[in-house]
Amino acid sequence: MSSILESAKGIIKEAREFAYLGKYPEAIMKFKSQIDTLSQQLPKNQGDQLLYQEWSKLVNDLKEELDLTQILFDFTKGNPNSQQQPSPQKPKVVQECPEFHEDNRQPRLPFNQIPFQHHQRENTSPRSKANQFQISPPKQKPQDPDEIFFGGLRGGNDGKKPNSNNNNNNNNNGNNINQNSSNYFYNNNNNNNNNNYNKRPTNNNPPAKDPDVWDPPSKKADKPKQSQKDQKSNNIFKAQAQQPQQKNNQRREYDKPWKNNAVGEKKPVEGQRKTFHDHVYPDGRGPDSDLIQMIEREVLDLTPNVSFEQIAELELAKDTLQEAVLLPIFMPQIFTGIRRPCKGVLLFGPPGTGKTMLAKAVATTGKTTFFNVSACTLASKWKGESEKLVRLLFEMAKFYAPSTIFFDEIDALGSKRGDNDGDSARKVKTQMLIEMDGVSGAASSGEERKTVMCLAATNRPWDLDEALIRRLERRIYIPLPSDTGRKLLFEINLNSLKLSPNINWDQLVKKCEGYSGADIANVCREASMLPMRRKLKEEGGFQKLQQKYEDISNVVDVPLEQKDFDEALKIVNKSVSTEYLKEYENWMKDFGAG
Ligand SMILES: Nc1ncnc2c1ncn2[C@@H]1O[C@H](COP(=O)(O)OP(=O)(O)OP(=O)(O)O)[C@@H](O)[C@H]1O
Repeated sequence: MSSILESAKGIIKEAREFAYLGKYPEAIMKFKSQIDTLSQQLPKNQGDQLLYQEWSKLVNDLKEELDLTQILFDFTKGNPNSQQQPSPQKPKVVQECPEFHEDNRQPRLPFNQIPFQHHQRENTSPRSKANQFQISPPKQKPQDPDEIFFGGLRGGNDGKKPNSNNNNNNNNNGNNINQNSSNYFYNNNNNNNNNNYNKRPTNNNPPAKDPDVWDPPSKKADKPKQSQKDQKSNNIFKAQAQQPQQKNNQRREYDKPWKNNAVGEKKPVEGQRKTFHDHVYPDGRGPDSDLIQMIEREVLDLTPNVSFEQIAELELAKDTLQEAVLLPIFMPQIFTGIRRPCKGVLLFGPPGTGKTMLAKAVATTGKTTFFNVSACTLASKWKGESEKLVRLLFEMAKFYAPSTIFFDEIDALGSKRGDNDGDSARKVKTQMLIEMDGVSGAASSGEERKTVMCLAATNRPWDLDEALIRRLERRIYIPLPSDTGRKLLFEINLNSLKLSPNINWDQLVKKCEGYSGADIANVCREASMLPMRRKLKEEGGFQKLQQKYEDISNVVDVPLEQKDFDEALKIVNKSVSTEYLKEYENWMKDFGAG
């Protein structure tokens, strides 16, 4: 039976070739004869299920193809009234006879009838694949290059892009029945949902245009297409050409208050002292502007506001500082020659004993400009520029003289020089030594006096470089407070608080032995909070107290009692280790110069 099927397929192929060549009557005849032959054979072969199915499918397909061929035949005869519609079902022509696709068919049409087809091939470039996942924003109509393209070149379809159906079908030209009837057989990938089957051309209506078949290029399209970028730049040039001097003529002149603080625009206010930056860079900007501004911002302390009275005890240190620092500032004419002021003063001792306070008190009393330099700031923040920073610092101090430069924790900057020192650290130390010599040199020469006093503080004097120690000519030990000093510290710290008369101060001072000034300040701070906390607890919390009293500040401001200090002493311990105290005393014996 399969041989019958094979010979049938051969005849069907011939029928299809006739149809393809437009010989519809021959094709119809062949189709009909094969349908008859196969239909007669069909009932005898029901035993073989597979063969039967293939057989009956072929018969059905042939009937469909016969119908379609009949329609085309009617159509070419000019019989538009034929009621028979082509089945939207996909013809099996190409699937079963792929050789029909081999494109040796085109020359069989007259050349001027060959449609110029825009075959949009699947773009397999990586870029286009990536673009598939991008959602592009809606484009404005005139800027859409595709629309220009379609509108200019395609002519048909009103310059619009083909509808989405066509796009989905990969712009396959087979969606429409073309006037060239044989093209019907090109519709091998035809979509089942294609409505264009209904748009068969009639004598009255113009034939429907295939959006994928281009019309001949219009004149507009002949022009070389200008890219959007070129258009844009052309517009800019045009605009500039039309208004050549507008920008220069219409310089916007108005107040720019936000620029007042900016470097380069700052104008010195009348009566106000010129800054160092303005002095060195009158034009507003220079190579070291950033460093100078950093010093002005972070190092320059214009309001130290500490008086010697606020500092408990330390009378020896106060006297030394007054003599070594303040007197030369107030009476510079006397301190010349052998009486020249010292190059610098070192304050050393345990932490929290008032060294910084002393330096600030000197600056406040002497009305000098105070530079509070943290060695760490110099060493770490401006890596590679530290030595320049040191130079600028001293230049600034001279400019603002009389000045006090206070180097806190100087051991971090001026430790003993050794083989392990980095290049930068060595340069900084050297620069410091040079500058310290420079300030005292200025004072001893006949030129205009620029009193710049260097004060330094450290908890580890034994780590300091000897050359630096030599330049810090006065070295003052700032010890832990004595009994008297601790009592004074309590008085200074508590002078604004209400105190119970029952406090045993002597006992308290004894209990605080070994405490530094900073530790005692902490004890007082803690003790001052305890009666307030107690009161708030008694009254049931802050909110209840607020509801009960109009002004609660008087209610919670309860006098401090002995038990508050006892409690505070349990919380705050001393911060200075006694083992170091001996070392300070030893170093004082060896290097002290108070
Ligand atoms: N002699 C003092 N008189 C008054 N207050 C003091 C005294 N000593 C320390 N204090 C208190 O301790 C705090 C810290 O003092 P200061 O910063 O001067 O100590 P320091 O010796 O410089 O400490 P460090 O060595 O850690 O820098 C001060 O704010 C002050 O409350």
